Amino acid sequence: MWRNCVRLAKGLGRSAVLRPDPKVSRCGVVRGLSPTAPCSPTAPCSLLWNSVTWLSQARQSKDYALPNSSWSQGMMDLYNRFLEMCKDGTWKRIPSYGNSVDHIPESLKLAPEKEQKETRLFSRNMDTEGLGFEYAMFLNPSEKRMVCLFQPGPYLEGHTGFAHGGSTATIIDSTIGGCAIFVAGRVMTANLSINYRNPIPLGSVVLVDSKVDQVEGRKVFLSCQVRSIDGQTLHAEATALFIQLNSTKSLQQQMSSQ
Ligand SMILES: CCCCCCCC/C=C\CCCCCCCC(=O)SCCNC(=O)CCNC(=O)[C@H](O)C(C)(C)COP(=O)(O)OP(=O)(O)OC[C@H]1O[C@@H](n2cnc3c(N)ncnc32)[C@H](O)[C@@H]1OP(=O)(O)O
Repeated sequence: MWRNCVRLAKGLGRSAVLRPDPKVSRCGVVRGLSPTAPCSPTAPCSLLWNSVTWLSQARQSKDYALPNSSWSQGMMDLYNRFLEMCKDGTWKRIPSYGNSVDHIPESLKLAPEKEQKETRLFSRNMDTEGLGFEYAMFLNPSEKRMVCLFQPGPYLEGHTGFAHGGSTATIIDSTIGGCAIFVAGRVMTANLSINYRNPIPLGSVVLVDSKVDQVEGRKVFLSCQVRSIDGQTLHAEATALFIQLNSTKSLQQQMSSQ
């Protein structure tokens, strides 16, 4: 656990998440950011995007991970900070569609995935902005690390005023899962172990910080911490095992071969 705390502290230090960045506006100037902003699929850094095959062919779907009016100033500030860090390619903003199938390009879809279905990703099941899961993910490929900026809305309540533990588990599973997908392609959660340390107030913003610790054959071991954006409060920490489902090349292999 201590090792993870140190890793997180170092990692956040590298990312400058905890320090104000004078280059980034603190007044939310990117509110209403268009999909053509830096690191979006159509921006100049799209070379990187094009190599992330799983993500590059679903651009017509609504991207829920763009700022909306429900995002707090804290969420906007953190989002802008990570967008800045996308500019040199260290981090990549990961779009978020309503269905996991929308992330898969047609050429890689399995037969059942080609059928139109009225299903939705659990974490994107509410239409009204701000009521449920508001989140955006950023990937650091070289560190095999995925972070998620998460603002739980009022319909995720467990105890009065706090996020339900199941919603925390969902956002951890999704973040860790995205990280596992990056290294191993199609995966499923085999084990997820969470220690809840401090409740997450509804409407607050937390940083879910996950990374791949080890890959052994089809097994991908990951760990994760959920912290307040000032880094002072540890809300939860988790470990997970994901199992690769088939021999499809990982996104990481695809990216390095281009
Ligand atoms: C560029 C970045 C891209 C990012 C993309 C972002 C966009 C992403 C979009 C959207 C992201 C959404 C992300 C969502 C994530 C959510 C994921 C879920 O919630 S998944 C639902 C819950 N999980 C299940 O329902 C699984 C149920 N279990 C199973 O189906 C099977 O048990 C399965 C597939 C996990 C394994 O079954 P087998 O038959 O394939 O494999 P066997 O032989 O059983 O196990 C392989 C090895 O793993 C060990 N193993 C399996 N389960 C284990 C366990 N629970 N604990 C320890 N070891 C286990 C075994 O002992 C074996 O090890 P030995 O090879 O013998 O050494």
